[in-house]
Amino acid sequence: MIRERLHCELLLAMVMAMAMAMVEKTSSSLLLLLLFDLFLSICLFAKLDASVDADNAAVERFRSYLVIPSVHPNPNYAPAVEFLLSQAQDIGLDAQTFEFAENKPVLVLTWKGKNPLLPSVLLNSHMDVVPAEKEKWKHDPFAAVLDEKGDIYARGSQDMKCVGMQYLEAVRRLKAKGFKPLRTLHISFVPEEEVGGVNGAEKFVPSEEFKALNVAVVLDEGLASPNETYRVFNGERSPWWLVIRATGAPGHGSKLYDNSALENLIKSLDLISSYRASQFDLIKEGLAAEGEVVSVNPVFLKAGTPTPTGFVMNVQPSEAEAGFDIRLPPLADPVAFDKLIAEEWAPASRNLSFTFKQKVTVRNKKGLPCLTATDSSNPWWLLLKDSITKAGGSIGQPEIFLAATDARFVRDEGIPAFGFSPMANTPILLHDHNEFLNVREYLKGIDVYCEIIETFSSYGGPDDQSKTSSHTEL
Ligand SMILES: CSCC[C@H](NC(C)=O)C(=O)O
Ligand SMILES: [Zn+2]
Ligand SMILES: [Zn+2]
Repeated sequence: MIRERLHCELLLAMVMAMAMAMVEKTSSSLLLLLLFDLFLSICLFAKLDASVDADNAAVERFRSYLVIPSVHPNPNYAPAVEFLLSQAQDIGLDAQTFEFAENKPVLVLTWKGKNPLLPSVLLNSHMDVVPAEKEKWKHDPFAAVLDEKGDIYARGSQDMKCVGMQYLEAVRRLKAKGFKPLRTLHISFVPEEEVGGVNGAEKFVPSEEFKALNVAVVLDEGLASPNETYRVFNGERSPWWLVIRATGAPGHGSKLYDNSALENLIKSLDLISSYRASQFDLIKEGLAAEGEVVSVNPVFLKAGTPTPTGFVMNVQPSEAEAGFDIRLPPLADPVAFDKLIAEEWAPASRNLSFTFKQKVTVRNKKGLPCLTATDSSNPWWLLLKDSITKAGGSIGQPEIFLAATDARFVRDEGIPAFGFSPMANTPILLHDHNEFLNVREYLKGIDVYCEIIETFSSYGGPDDQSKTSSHTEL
């Protein structure tokens, strides 16, 4: 469409030049001037035409990645890796594939810097996506439909195949313009982030293979922003997935007696509910940001004596269970929280027991909370802010990510890491139905990464200190 408009404008310019020359009986020098002007316009339009072609090609490559169904519960990573390897070959990047668990490949692409001894820059993304309920979507979640508004609908369009491809497109563009990095740049594509990274980043980051990359700073996923300002994250909350189990004597449905399994579990639900409200109030009253409070949400309830058509209505069950997704901010005290669970939410004195399906505590080796510094002590933060601004973007105050990302494993190792996905003017639709990203935002994000990569990989600063001084230990 842009190309057609350009052609119309070009035609119009030619007609106007000829008409002016004829009507005003222009002298030959003026006519020459007009012809020169016309020549310049043609050059400009040809250049614009070429950039429109390049943008279209970039969008098509993004869509090709999106249609690869690397989806849980059993993602097949081979087609995604094959596609990314073909991209690497096309761009001219070195590639290594590691397997820390069977059929869970980690792909690392490398653009060697002029000084490979300097610690490197690592851009990470995960290849896996969460499942999608196809029938509840406007378009097939694995067809990457591009609609008339320029929105691309696909699972992974925001989370986070966009980012992985934007890294590659930015490198493609920088290589084409002859840029040569000073520091080495690595781009990793990891599996299994959506299920906790146990067979992905959790094994990769502490490995010898990772150490050999000599990483100074990492970029990983962030979130879309519904307004003009990009969001950036320098820490994240720790997921604790708690299951409380209640037992008690069964009894007739008509009888009032103490300590039934459900009565005890409901008491816990009441306490947890009040705690939840107190945390939510802090957000509602503007006293804390979402990432700074403890969130606790019930995610399942299991009780009752089943029948083929429902539940027995006159038996009080002898067991019941409830599951909670709890997220602890970096400054919360995990020991105090353990105590709260053991003594108030699930005490043995009320015939309750508890287990964790997931219990991550984002702490460094000294047991202190990990936050990547966002002040002048961290050159990478300053460089990130500057390059986003230089690319014409605006960036908000650093935030704590509500959920968990692979960046936690990196921060754990004392390496600064930022969560950043350049998607402004975009509703947050990760894990939602009808996840989409507009082509304009996708392309703008490539411009942003061009600046970031150019700036980060040109930085020759005090590398020996970058790993320690830029990491806050509170
Ligand atoms: C705890 S492992 C699961 C990881 C997932 N991450 C995101 C970004 O949704 C989550 O926080 O639930
Ligand atoms: Zn993600
Ligand atoms: Zn996700």
